[in-house]
Amino acid sequence: MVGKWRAIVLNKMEASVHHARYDLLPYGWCFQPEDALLTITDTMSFLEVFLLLALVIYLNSFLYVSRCRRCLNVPAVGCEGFLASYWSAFQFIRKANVILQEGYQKHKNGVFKIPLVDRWLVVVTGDQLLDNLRTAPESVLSMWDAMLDLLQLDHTLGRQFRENPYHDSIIRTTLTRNLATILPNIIDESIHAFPDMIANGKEVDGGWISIDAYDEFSALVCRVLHRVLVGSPVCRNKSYLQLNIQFSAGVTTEATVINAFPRFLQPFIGNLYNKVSGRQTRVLEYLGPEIEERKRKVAELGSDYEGRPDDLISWLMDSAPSALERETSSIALRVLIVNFMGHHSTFTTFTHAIYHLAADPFYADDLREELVMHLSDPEHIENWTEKSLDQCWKLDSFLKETLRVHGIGALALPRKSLVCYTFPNGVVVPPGTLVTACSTATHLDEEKYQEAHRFNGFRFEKLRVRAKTLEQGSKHKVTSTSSSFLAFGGGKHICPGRFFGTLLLKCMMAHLIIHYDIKMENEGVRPKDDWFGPVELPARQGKVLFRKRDG
Ligand code: HEM
Repeated sequence: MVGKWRAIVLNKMEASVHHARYDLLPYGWCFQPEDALLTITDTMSFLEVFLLLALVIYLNSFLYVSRCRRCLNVPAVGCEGFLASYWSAFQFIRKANVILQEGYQKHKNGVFKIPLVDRWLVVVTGDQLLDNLRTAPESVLSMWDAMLDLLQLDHTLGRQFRENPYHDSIIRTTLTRNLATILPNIIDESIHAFPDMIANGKEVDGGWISIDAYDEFSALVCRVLHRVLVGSPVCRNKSYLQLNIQFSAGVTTEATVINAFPRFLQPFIGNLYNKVSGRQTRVLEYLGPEIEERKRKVAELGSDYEGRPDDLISWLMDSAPSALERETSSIALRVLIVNFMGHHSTFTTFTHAIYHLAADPFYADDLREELVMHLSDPEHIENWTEKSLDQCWKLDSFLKETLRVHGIGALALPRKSLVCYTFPNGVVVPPGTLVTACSTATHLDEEKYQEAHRFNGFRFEKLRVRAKTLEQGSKHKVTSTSSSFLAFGGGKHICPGRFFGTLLLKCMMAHLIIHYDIKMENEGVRPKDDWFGPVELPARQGKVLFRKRDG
């Protein structure tokens, strides 16, 4: 068994090390992988081979950072030295946000770089450079290539996802155009899901129920989201929801593991570690029968048979561009992928927003008043239309302020240069460089926002009221982006799900505000966010108390 593994490892290593040799050549190293491999195959155990691999990783990484340093004539934040840059890379894992804020302040309207384990991360700041990042064509600064590196797309989500991202246009067009049609489903699912979530809580004094916010909100948002993706009853199946929740976390973890290896080993580790087909099999257990049944009905009755659900499964079936994509397993995997794009960002935004609402109950009264005004009798869901929710400027502002202060991380607009790219300030990045903007530092820039570090839930509502025209005011809507608001990215790849995501968030928040009183277990205190490298998460230990309101 060990021998077989060793053979597999070494075979794959051989091909990869060939590439590495060319990386090493400029440094005058003479490295003959074939000879070395012949020797180690005969004498080493699997553990020893693994240790050797680890050594190769380190050697390669050192050389890589060193090589990149020579290429980039950009000021560094953190150490540039051969070994010290590793210390800075480690620091970036611990306090990325602080390092990025420092870089932003020092190099405003400019460019700086930060050492990562195996490369430099180039960060651009200022409106003009940001516009370049947003508008550069995919063939120059590529979002897909950046994601391919950062998320190891081919090994975590499957090649199909990257080669044919047709779900993007479904979200951008069909889903967004159908918001009015799917709104009743979102409301209906919220009505059922909230009491189920509260039932999982623990009763405390005065009729209050304590909820483990992070896990419960994750499941809640996943359920409401999947009502629109796959319909009910599947969206209420707890193990199906768990599979989707774990999928998002799994992809990120696996990408991190693969990225811990040097570039030349990643294809090999990725293949060894590939979990796409396992996931496809598991999601098929839940979605397979439903998709097959719909296929049967379409074949029998035509694609607009009565009662055909208006959800992602139907849209995927109608738009799948090839026989392979029309296969039941491909459609099921695609649902999992859209869940990956939509669930995490929507649920973390919801949790951040609820933590603010629960820590400062002053907001709930104002928001409730607004909801009552625009939804007339909010108890009647037929009053809830996209238009009436659109008139709730305070709610819209509350969500935008949540995304401004918290967002989904410190970085935005990750792109990889495919050619030698020159920014207008003369900075040149060689092909293969990872370039990004910093979203948190931009959002907390005092020159862009007054009292930028303070959460002011109605900040954007006030700006809208003060605007001279409705059109000018609409620039402050949560879905409007600019170089000062990067929560949804920008340019060609701007989040296509933002209209749907924010509608879903508004419905859930409105339902909660109308039907429940809410506070933090530790009254008046909003739990601190957790940071993992540049990723920002709402506190995972937060407990929120709910109490059903009368009437
Ligand atoms: C509050 C909720 C959400 C936030 C904060 C958010 C944020 C983002 C961000 C920052 C990007 C990257 C844009 C870029 O690089 O320029 C993105 C892309 C994307 N988002 Fe969202 N998103 C949210 C909800 C959703 C939902 C609900 C869906 C779908 C159901 C979705 C689907 C996508 C897709 C498919 C992309 C990739 C776009 C492309 O390939 O061009 N998002 N999102």
